[in-house]
Amino acid sequence: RRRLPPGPRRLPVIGNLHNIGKNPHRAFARLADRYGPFVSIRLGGVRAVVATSTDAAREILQRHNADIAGRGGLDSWHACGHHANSIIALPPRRKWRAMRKLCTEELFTPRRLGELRAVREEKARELARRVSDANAGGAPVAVAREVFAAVAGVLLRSMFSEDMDAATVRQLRDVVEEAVVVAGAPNLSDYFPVIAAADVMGVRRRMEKLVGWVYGVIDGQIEQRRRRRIAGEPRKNDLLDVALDMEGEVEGEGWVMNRETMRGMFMDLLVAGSGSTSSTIEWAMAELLENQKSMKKLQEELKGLLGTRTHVAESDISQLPYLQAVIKETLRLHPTVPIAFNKADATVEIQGYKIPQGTTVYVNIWAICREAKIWDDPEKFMPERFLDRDINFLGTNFEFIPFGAGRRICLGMPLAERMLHLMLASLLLQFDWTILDEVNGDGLDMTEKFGLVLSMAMPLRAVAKEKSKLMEAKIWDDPEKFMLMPERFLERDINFLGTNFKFIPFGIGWTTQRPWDAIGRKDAASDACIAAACRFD
Ligand code: HEM
Repeated sequence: RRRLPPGPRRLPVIGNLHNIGKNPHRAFARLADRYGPFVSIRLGGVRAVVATSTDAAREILQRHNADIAGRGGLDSWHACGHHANSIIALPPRRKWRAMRKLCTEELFTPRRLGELRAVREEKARELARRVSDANAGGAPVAVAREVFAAVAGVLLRSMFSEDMDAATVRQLRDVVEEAVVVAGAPNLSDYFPVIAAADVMGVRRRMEKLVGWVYGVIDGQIEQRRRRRIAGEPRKNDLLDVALDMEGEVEGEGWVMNRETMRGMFMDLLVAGSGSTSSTIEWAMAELLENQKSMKKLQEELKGLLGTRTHVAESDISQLPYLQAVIKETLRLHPTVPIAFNKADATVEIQGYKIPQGTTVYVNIWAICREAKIWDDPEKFMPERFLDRDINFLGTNFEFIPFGAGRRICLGMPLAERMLHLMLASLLLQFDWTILDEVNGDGLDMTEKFGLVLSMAMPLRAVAKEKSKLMEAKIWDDPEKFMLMPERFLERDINFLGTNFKFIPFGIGWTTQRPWDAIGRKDAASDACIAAACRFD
C-alpha cells in the first residue's frame, strides 16, 4: 500500500522542470499549497520529493535523518574535483565526519570561539570605519559589500591567522558572489546526469575558473606557512597548522589529508560562511529601513545599553533582546539558504508514503518559515513575535530552521550567530541610515536573486550618517582626519574624563582607569596620540 507522495503531471523528458522557474523555493511552496507537505516531482531524469511543513521537516531531518543525509550533489560542485573534498558535498561517511569534527574543534567550540572573540570585535570596528569612509560626501554605501569584507576578514584570520590585502578580499567577494549564483542556477547536467560530462550549459567550465582562483589563494597560504615552519617561526595553532600536522596521514576509509583536502575544506568554509552571513545582514538592514519603527526601537535599545560607547562588544549581545529578535525575524523571512537538499540513501516510509532510495529530498526552509498555520501574518517583518516566544534556530524547533537541522545542520552556525549580532549592532550604533529616494523610488526593491544563497537582486545601497559627536564638524577641524592630527590635542586643554561633552569616548562618569595607567606611560605626546585614536575609534 505504500505509494509515492502526490505531485503535478509530468511532461515527457523534462518531467516537472517547467514547474520550478527562476525561484524554486516559491514554486515549491505553490506545489505544496496544492498537493500537501510531501510532493513528488521529476526534474528531467532525477526523482525528487519536496517537504514543506514543520512535521515534514521533522520527519526528514530528525526521525529518518540517518537514511536521508546523503547529498545528491550539484554538477557545478565537481569543478576542479571539488566535490571529493567538500564538506557540503561529501556523503555522510567517515571523511565528512572527520572534516566536520576538525573544523568544529579548531573553529567553532565555545573555547575556540572565545579565543577568537577579539578578532571578530576588531573586524566589526573596521566595518564601521569602512562604512564611514565609503560614505564620505554622503555617497550611498553598498551594505553587503562592506559587510562581506568584515566577515571574510573574520574567516581568514580564524583559519589562517592572516589578514589579506584589500584587493584580494574584493576579488574574493566578486568570486563568491558569482559562484553562488552560477552553482545554484538550474543546470541541465543536474537533471540529466547521463549528459553531465558534456557540460552543455558551460556551468562547470565557469565554476572551474572561480574555484581555481579560490584554490590559488588557499595554496598561497599553505605555501607561506610551510616556508615559515621551515624557517622555525612559532606555530599559530590555527586550523591551517592542525591540517598541516595531519598531512600525509592516511585516515579511516583510506582518505588522506593533503593539499586537495585542505583546498576543499577551506574553500567550503570561505564560500559557505561569507556569502550567507553578509546577505543576512543586508536583508536585516533592508527590512529595518522599510520598517522604521523597528529601526528606532533597535537603536534605542543599543543606546540604552551602550550609552555613549562607540563600539559593541560580544558580551553586550545577551543584553540586547530586540537585536536578537531582529536577527531571528530576518532569518525567518529571508533564510539565505532557502532549500536544503539531501538524498535518500535507503528507501524510507514517511506518513504512509514511500521515498525510494536515491530520491533527492528537498526541504523548503523558506516556505516552512512562512507557514501560515504557525506564524501570524507570516509575510510581515515583526521582530516582536520572537520576544515572547521561546524559539531558537538550533535545529530543534522545526518551524524555524534557517540553519537546517539534523546531521547536516550548518557547521558554522555558532560563528554565524556571533557575527550577525555583532556586525548589525555595529552598523546601527554609529550611524543613522536612510535610502536615497532617487535611487529607490517608492521603496526598496526587495526582489530575491536565487542561488546557493538567496540574496537581494538589487544590492542595498543606503546613506549612513555618522551619529557620533566625536565627529562633529562644528567642534573639530577636519573631523574625518584620523591620527594624522593628534596635534589638535596638543594645544587644546581637553580630556576624555567625562567633563568635556564634545569628547566623551568613554562616556560620562568614567574614572576607574586611564589609558596611560594601562600603557605605563604619561607624557603630553602619548596622551595626544591616545586621545586622537579614542576620538576616531
Ligand atoms: C547567516 C549565515 C548562515 C546561514 C543562514 C547558513 C545556513 C546553512 C544551511 C541551511 C545549511 C544546510 C543544512 C542542510 O543541508 O541541511 C548550511 C550548511 C553549511 N554551512 Fe552554513 N549558514 C550560515 C553561515 C555559515 C558559516 C559562517 C559557515 C562557516 C564558516 C557555514 C558553513 C556551512 C557548511 C560547511 C555547511 C555544510 C554542512 C554539511 O553539509 O555537513 N555556514 N548552512
